[in-house]
Amino acid sequence: MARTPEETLRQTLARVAPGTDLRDGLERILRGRTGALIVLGQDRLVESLCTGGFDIGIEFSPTRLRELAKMDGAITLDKDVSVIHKAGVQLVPDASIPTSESGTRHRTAERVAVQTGHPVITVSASMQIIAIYVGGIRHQLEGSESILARAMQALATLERYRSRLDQVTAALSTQEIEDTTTVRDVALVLQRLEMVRRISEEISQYVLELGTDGRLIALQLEELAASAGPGAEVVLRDYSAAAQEAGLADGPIDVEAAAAGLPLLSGTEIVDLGTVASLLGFTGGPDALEKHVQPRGYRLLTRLSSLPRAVAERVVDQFGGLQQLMAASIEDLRAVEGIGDLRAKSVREGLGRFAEDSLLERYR
Ligand SMILES: Nc1ncnc2c1ncn2[C@@H]1O[C@H](COP(=O)(O)OP(=O)(O)OP(=O)(O)O)[C@@H](O)[C@H]1O
Repeated sequence: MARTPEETLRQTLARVAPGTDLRDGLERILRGRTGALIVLGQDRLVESLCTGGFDIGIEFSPTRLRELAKMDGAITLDKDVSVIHKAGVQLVPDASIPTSESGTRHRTAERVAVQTGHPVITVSASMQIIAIYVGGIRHQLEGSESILARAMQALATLERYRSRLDQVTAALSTQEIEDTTTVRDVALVLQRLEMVRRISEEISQYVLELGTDGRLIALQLEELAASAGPGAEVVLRDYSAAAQEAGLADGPIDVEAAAAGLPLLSGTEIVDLGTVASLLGFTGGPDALEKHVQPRGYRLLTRLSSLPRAVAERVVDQFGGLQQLMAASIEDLRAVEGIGDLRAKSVREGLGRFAEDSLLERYR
């Protein structure tokens, strides 16, 4: 499957992360103050852009890369960085491809990356910079210290976002059980879930770039992300028919489309609860946020870990809404396919616990 330039860049960042052989080779070139132009990919198209130079065909090693970079011209590797194919080649990409770079090494790198779709790495002799070109993207590698500083800052932000998410999620559970939920409460949880997702994604990018220097950050990210609970899709499913029930839409929303739309909201859109609520079909501006809505019960049921997803769905279908579900007896629950005595009891007890927790939350 064709990758997007962003995906290819992520993969390339992993290949050049500290601790990898390729990074070791690049650092050696940087210290040697020579410079390099390296294509990560070998196919017919790359071949057709190469003139002169030497066919090498040896296993990749950092010291070999450094030695070959002393020659004028470019080096081609296979995409997995296991073989050095050519060295000292002159690359002649299509000159009509626009480039914003100035020196010939960097102009060539940008054009070859666009023309071939392969990542191209440059080590600038004059500026002492390593850059990656993928498609039309240029990414400059930074030292681990500055990335680490930003990653630590992002982790602190994630911690704050997480505790706010936990607050609004607990508040939503209480409101759902007491049947006092408004669109605002739901939009707030969706907003916070998305903010946590965005900052977690930013941190995983740093982890990727940091390679072996990012192990501690990775552990902290894992810890903070692991207990985040179900994602936005479950919340959207819970309220997929809410706008229809409020007489604002002809049918339920498309949950998948709404879940895909949430990450697409811009930084300013995501802070506006009205825009988030429009994903649920509530497009009436500030007034729409105060509308009373009722969940179907998916989210609370997914917190009962013993219940398989398919059974949870049947329970929701059977009762139609959380309020009816909360009122269901063990016998009512047993009537659902896949629910025997034990499960009926554990669902009943689980729901009872939620009700108690919600009371505690209210009077805390
Ligand atoms: N088309 C090309 N194919 C292969 N190698 C090239 C090509 N263009 C430039 N180079 C390599 O880059 C070297 C530096 O070229 P130049 O100084 O013009 O580029 P630059 O972008 O200013 O690079 P730097 O930032 O390293 O100074 C050349 O000596 C050559 O080894």
